[in-house]
Amino acid sequence: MVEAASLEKRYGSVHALRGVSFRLEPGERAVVLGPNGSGKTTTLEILGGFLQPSSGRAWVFGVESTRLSPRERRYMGFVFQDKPGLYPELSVRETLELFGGYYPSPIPPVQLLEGLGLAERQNRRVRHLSGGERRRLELAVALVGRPRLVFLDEPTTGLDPEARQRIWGLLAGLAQNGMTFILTTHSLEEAERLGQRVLLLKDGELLFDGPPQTMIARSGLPHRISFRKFGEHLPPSLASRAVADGERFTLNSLRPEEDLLALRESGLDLADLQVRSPTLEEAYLALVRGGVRVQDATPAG
Ligand SMILES: Nc1ncnc2c1ncn2[C@@H]1O[C@H](COP(=O)(O)OP(=O)(O)OP(=O)(O)O)[C@@H](O)[C@H]1O
Repeated sequence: MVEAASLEKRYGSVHALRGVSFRLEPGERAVVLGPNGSGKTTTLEILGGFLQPSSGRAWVFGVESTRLSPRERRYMGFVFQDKPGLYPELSVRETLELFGGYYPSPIPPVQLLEGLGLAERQNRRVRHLSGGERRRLELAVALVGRPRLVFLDEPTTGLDPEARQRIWGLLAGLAQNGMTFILTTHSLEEAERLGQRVLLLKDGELLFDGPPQTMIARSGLPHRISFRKFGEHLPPSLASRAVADGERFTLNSLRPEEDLLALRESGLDLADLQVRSPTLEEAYLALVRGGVRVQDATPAG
């Protein structure tokens, strides 16, 4: 569906992408994460055919992305920060009717507007919409033609929590019907909710490519096991790592299954056992600060 092979992008002295390679299969949901300026938008713009790479190649539907025909582009949807392309004098509904009219079987405007919480704004002119309402309409325009592949650059930035939840539900529903998407975000919650696959960029390099759970495991951060214990001593393998606070003990564990088994087999009288796993946000920070390259999937090409 999408393939990036050794993408490099230089803007004068700025080296924005350094050998980025990955491929997306049909139906995959990928989330691109990374600090400001790490190359997320540049990657999407090259894949979408809006920007020429300095070297390397990008394909969509097996065609070089800068050579996609208008017919092939009909199966793609885009939301980019600085390419809104809405007509200020049209109403919300007219906008969707106009854009939907270019496609053979568009999603009915009413359905999209309800899905995005814009039904009450359908007669309002685009120029009178708030920033968040405009953003939702841009998303509706990107989706109205039932695209097979959607590129979304920070689609929920600046949206209220309810609007974000609606969009997550809408995108998850469309993905279940086979739509592939790749989106950028700074929200780790969004990445957890939507991404089967995380592509983590830093300084233009792909630091990690794989499922969110694998990213957490690869971060090397420990799980935290805590419990209260009455009488008896902890087995030596655990006692050396456990920190006591009265009756409560806390154990940092890189192999929680093994440690939980050891606790069970110790036959100790335990209460209030809790296991806290590292979050995706903690893993993100550890990987971005550490900068270790821990690619999971096989690079394309
Ligand atoms: N047209 C341009 N001319 C010069 N430098 C550019 C241009 N566009 C992007 N850059 C630089 O390339 C690097 C990558 O930018 P890009 O917009 O891809 O980052 P990003 O990860 O999307 O950032 P953010 O999270 O802030 O949106 C940055 O250092 C940016 O300043």
